[in-house]
Amino acid sequence: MATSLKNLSDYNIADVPSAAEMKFGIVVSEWNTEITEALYEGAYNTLIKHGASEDNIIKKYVPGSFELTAGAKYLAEMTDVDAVICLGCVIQGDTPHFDFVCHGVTQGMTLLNVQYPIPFIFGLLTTLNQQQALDRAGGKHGNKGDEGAVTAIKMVHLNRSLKN
Ligand SMILES: Nc1c(NC[C@H](O)[C@H](O)[C@H](O)CO)[nH]c(=O)[nH]c1=O
Ligand SMILES: CC(=O)[C@@H](O)COP(=O)(O)O
Repeated sequence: MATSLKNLSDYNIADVPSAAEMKFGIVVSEWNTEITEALYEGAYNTLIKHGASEDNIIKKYVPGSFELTAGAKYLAEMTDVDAVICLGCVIQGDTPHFDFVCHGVTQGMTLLNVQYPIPFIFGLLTTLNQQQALDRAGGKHGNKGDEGAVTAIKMVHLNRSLKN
């Protein structure tokens, strides 16, 4: 279903478990920082809204979206976070570089989800222009950071429910 048919910030609050005892890493790309900071605000505010404590949210920057995989791996290896949310914005330019960056992040994060016992959340905007990105970072189509936070909470809850 296209994002234009489902707002990224619309969800049933009753379906989201409490994040009170959960710890999150959030890796933020510095490319298109106006967009990625808006994604972060959405993710952070949503985690807090669902009970996470600010002391349990670790924010780290990486130079660009291609480095999201490495940044997420560092957090998984060197901290005790329960999930890592990766936030980036790749906007198509004049060359095929867009395709390689997007595929690289997609493949890298998929591998992390297979290699590690914690969830890595794909909060990457891959847009044709800046307006599409603005529309998905708190604009008319909602905020992909909100979606990432809700996804992280649900996946940590699923992980814990299967362990116990
Ligand atoms: N063009 C965009 C980039 N490019 C940079 C790469 O992500 C990477 O940092 C570089 O190739 C060095 O490894 N990154 C974005 O996040 N968004 C873009 O639109
Ligand atoms: C995704 C990119 O790296 C892209 O924005 C770079 O632009 P260009 O393809 O014009 O070099």
